[in-house]
Amino acid sequence: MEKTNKIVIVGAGNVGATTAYALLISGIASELVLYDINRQKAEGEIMDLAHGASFVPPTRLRAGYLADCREADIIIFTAGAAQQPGETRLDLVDKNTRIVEKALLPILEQAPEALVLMVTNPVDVLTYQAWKLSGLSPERVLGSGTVLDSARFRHVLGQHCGVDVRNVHGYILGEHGDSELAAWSSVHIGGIRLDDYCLACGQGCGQEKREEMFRQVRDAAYQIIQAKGATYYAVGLAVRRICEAILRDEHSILTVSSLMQGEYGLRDVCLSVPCVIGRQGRIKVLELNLTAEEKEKLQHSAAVIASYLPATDRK
Ligand SMILES: NC(=O)C1=CN([C@@H]2O[C@H](COP(=O)(O)OP(=O)(O)OC[C@H]3O[C@@H](n4cnc5c(N)ncnc54)[C@H](O)[C@@H]3O)[C@@H](O)[C@H]2O)C=CC1
Ligand SMILES: CC(=O)C(=O)O
Repeated sequence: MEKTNKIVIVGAGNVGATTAYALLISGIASELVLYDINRQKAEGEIMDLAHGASFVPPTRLRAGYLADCREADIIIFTAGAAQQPGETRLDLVDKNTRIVEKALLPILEQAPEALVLMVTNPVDVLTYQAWKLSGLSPERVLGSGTVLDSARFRHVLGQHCGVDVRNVHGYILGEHGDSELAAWSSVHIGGIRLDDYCLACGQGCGQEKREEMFRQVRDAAYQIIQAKGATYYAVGLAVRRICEAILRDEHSILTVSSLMQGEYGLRDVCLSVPCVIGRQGRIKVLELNLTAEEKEKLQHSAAVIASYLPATDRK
């Protein structure tokens, strides 16, 4: 039988619908199911998407009941409350934990072979909860993590340096949230280490400029939510990128959130570090050669996330 690429998106809100749109344009999915407790919303989104069918590669689209999630390859979880202006992602933990507890297992029962990709915030805490609840191996439960933040970082650096974002390589690590950190020591532009690139460039930007750019990245969601109520385009593209890496077995390096099992000296917490991603999910965790200060910040970020896990799970 021909291999299908079936994706179920749980939650047809801003993020779920935009992710569906990005996936539809990419043509990576042979079947796309939108599942939402607000069935009318899911049906409306599917109708709207389906009317674009003549402009994109063929994808079977449907607003799903539970049974329609059967044999999904990827379950993307976007259901839940979003931040209001002034709220942090971690402020959503109680509400969204309850939604994950209620909604994830019935869908997984329909698709026990699926990979789970969490997007709902706080994404690192909920990736951990999803892993615990599901009983799946850690390789198969991922969070979108700092794939979005790393993209924002590359954008900000590319703009500042006047270089195509695709030639800027750098990672945001740790929490997808306020305690995240920039791995400045591993940033490269066109294969040149950032410190060497700066010496040759001669703009003379110091530490202060770097801190300003990092704040821009870390606080981007607050700024967008203040301006237009929610973020969804870039995250939709980030999720599409992760799905492509999985379904095409690309072995791409992406800063997804996943369970640490001793890497970077961390255990029993989900957070983002560069991982090799392919059809089986997380294939490998890469250990960057971080500076002492970066290591300390990563430890701090892990401690912040761990403090939001249920007490029985804390080490
Ligand atoms: N990880 C990331 O990079 C990002 C994460 N987010 C997060 O994604 C989540 C969703 O955000 P939006 O789409 O803007 O919110 P939204 O309010 O537009 O949509 C949420 C949807 O979830 C549905 N829902 C609620 N409970 C459900 C259940 N039990 N089963 C199925 N559907 C259910 C609602 O009916 C609604 O349609 C939020 O937690 C937000 O913080 C948003 C942007 C980026
Ligand atoms: C809302 C959110 O998590 C983001 O845009 O980064």
